[in-house]
Amino acid sequence: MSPIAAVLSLRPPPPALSAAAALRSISTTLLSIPFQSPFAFSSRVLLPSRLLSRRLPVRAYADGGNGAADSNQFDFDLLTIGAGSGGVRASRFAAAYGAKVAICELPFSTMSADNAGGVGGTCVLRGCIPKKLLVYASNYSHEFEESHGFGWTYEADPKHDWSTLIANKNAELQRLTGIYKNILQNAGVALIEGRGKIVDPHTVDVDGKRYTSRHILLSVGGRPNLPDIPGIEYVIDSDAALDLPLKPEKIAIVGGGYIALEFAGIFSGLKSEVHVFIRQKKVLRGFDEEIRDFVLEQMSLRGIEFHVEETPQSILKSTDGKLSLRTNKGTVDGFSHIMFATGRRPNTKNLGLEDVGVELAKNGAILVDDYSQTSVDSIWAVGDATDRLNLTPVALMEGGAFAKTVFLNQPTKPDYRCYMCIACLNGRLPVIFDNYLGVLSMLQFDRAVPSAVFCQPPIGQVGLTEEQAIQEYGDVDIYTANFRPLKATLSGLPDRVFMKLIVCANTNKVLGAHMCGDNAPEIIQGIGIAVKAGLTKVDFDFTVGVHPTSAEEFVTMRNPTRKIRKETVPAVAKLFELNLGWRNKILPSLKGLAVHMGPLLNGDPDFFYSIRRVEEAVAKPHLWAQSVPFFLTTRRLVLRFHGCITESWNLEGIADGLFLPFPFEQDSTPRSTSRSASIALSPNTSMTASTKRSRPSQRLAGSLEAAIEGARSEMELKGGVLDARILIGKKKEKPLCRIGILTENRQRRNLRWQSDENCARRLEKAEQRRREIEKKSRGGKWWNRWPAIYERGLCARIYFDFTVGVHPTSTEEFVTMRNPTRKIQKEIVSAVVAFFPKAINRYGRFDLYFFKRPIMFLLACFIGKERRQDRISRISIISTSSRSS
Ligand SMILES: NC(=O)C1=CN([C@@H]2O[C@H](COP(=O)(O)OP(=O)(O)OC[C@H]3O[C@@H](n4cnc5c(N)ncnc54)[C@H](OP(=O)(O)O)[C@@H]3O)[C@@H](O)[C@H]2O)C=CC1
Ligand SMILES: N[C@@H](CCC(=O)N[C@@H](CSSC[C@H](NC(=O)CC[C@H](N)C(=O)O)C(=O)NCC(=O)O)C(=O)NCC(=O)O)C(=O)O
Repeated sequence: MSPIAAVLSLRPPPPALSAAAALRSISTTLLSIPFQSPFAFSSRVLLPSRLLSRRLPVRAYADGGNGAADSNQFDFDLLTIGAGSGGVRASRFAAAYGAKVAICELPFSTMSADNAGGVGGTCVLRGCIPKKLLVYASNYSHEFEESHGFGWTYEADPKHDWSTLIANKNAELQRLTGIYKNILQNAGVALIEGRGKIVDPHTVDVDGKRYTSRHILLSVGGRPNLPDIPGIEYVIDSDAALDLPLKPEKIAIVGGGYIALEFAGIFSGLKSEVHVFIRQKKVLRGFDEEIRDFVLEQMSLRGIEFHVEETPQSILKSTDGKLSLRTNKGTVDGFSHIMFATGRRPNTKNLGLEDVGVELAKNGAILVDDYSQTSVDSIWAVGDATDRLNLTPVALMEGGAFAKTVFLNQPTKPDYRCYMCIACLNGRLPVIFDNYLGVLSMLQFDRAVPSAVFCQPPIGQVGLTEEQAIQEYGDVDIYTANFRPLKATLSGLPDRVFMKLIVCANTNKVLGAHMCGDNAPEIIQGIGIAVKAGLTKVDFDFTVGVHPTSAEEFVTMRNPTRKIRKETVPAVAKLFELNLGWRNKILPSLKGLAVHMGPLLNGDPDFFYSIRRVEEAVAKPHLWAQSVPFFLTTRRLVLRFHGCITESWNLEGIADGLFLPFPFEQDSTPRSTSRSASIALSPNTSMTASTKRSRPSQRLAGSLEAAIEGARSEMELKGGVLDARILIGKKKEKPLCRIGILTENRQRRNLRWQSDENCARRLEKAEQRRREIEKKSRGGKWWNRWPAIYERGLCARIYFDFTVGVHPTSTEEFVTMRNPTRKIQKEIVSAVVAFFPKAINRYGRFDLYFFKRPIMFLLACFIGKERRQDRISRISIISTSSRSS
């Protein structure tokens, strides 16, 4: 029995079965299904191709395949090299899961070197934390300026003492490294101080002493990467910039990325003269274009001079110690410091990796699979050393996922994406189960890792940029707000705030949110949860604003600044062009074809199905001659050639058990000698072509080709085709098959596979099931529209937990609170009891046990235990398919 069938067949036990036995049987059913987080998708669901590009194939992690041997033969179960964010997280979680763990780290120093590092790693000692402290320090100057408009005067200009700042910052780093040592100690992780080097797949040498371990984790981070140009020895990197003995008077910062802009803000705020040299026209490559323009303008207004399209060629030092930067456009003199923030590279040299066969990318990044395993089974890697998404919260996520995979026997992939839950569909669409015990499927969508740049003003972003959204979705609505914040009205400063929402025009889903302005990092964390959860613009609109804040703009952007549609037609046309050779052209391109369902109007969210087993069909192209995939629904169904070339739409398997097997499963022997094909591209246009006594594979393609060709001009003329209907079949004679992609309910009767009774029966059965499900989920009392309500209620916590933090912010705590401070059981019980009026009438009072397992966010077992008799009186399974929910 498939897991789905298992779920569907779970019913309250028949009366003959004792309650206890029933409970046992349920538990057995539940326990026999391996745990899988509802978010840990099967390996078929792909991570963004960018992230995957350098990865190794996914392997299985059954014990024994983990490079495991008998753990007693090793000193440790896990030896981690590098006590940064990812390493500490993985080690302490592994220890909490019962592993014997050691972590190896170099002695503390504010500057990293071959013989210096420190527990805490880049984030705590040379990155996020010291950087943010310096950002705080520098922000004051702007606030002093602002304060005049609010009535403040100062007898003398406030003075800043750099040495006090650096001394206090260093004291804090000492404190933090101490805290992290304690965290490790309290978790039972042994700290080995020294430089670790891998000797063999299970042995690490730390300064001459050898330790063996069942698993080795590399979390060695990254180092600043400087180009090899003359005079590079005179420049500083970000490590040094955080620990300068004197504040720079005039500094050149080379680079236009996160680090360059953050330090430009720091030094400018502290009143250094700052020049930023970028080799492009704009800063922050990869960010939303409008954000790139806006931040450049705002930072310029705060006194930073940008030198665009200037590539550094050499650095010269004069006799008075001053530095000059020579670029392709000329030379700028008189710098006290020149800082290069030109990226970071994985810190993987001299670790013995090549000798034991750990595969590395060209830039030295450790190649890992989706579970962070390297090419050597017992060696794993997380964090910047793998060069996936180089952010602290991502390293934490990867470290946590690694520990679960290896030491909790729960294969877990770090999860970089957002979800769109089918259950969010206003309770009116059929239920889709995934492979795991009835948990509603969550379709994984695009990137949803929020992040921030702590420049001044700061940036917060999550999801897609406008450019990416257009590329992936074609039709998008762009909402923007560019306003003068309330504070600037009295301060008189030219500060502005820019905010932007990118919305999929078809699904109404918010694909991306971007902000540049005060508090953007703190604000974007909350928006990140919404994007992760796949919320729609309607959800944003229905959220009440917090007034007066900048953040409220995210929920009050009513009219799109622009609607981008033009990409749709070429995208569809492109597919039809591909169509001209069904077998050779369309089949490969169908890999990513998606069908878009649901009304487009009135803000209803809708969703996408993939064409199931497309790959199977591609492997057997002859079946395709007469097989166009179809989807059945009572609802308007719109075939949409969305992102047909992107693999992100490959959601194979999602529709398991609900929709019919697709026609290509059928026998393809031609039994009929004539075919007709018609294609309708709008309600009024339908083109038909027929062929007689022909081999279907070629002729049908020819017919369609003609039909499509004729209809395409119409489609293009319409300038934004939404629907495409395809009917292939024979009209008068008994058709071999009639396959439809339908747009109207009333046409459903056409959808029959008349030559195959089996298929018709299955069709009927599925229809029936679908009708039942729909009946349940429609109308009636509001709680019978379970999906929306259930989903939003119960899954909300999951969305919080699975949203990546924006680090370091205060609001990241909202998504990293793991254990409840207190649980108020009474209230839960009374809320749940409300669902059991019959039990209350009958027993008066009863105890209620609520089993809520991670595997069953939506499947809970309630047991009413009659108090007096101590007898279990009712077992209810509250599942997504049950009305009693
Ligand atoms: N707030 C946060 O979350 C922070 C995150 N980080 C992480 O650390 C990583 C490293 O940051 P960063 O060092 O800023 O790297 P980035 O990759 O973000 O930026 C590097 C910049 O240097 C430029 N550059 C690269 N090589 C040269 C060269 N030879 N000459 C001139 N310019 C050059 C790049 O230009 P071009 O665009 O033309 O390639 C780019 O503007 C980031 O990717 C980020 O993941 C770092 C700091 C803060
Ligand atoms: N809270 C989040 C983030 C914590 C985090 O990112 N920690 C980083 C370093 S943050 S650096 C040190 C960290 N500070 C913070 O977490 C400060 C972030 C806060 N949200 C803010 O902005 O104020 C801290 O421990 N402060 C204690 C103190 O000050 O007493 C890390 O390396 N973690 C490894 C691990 O957790 O295993 C989480 O649990 O996921």
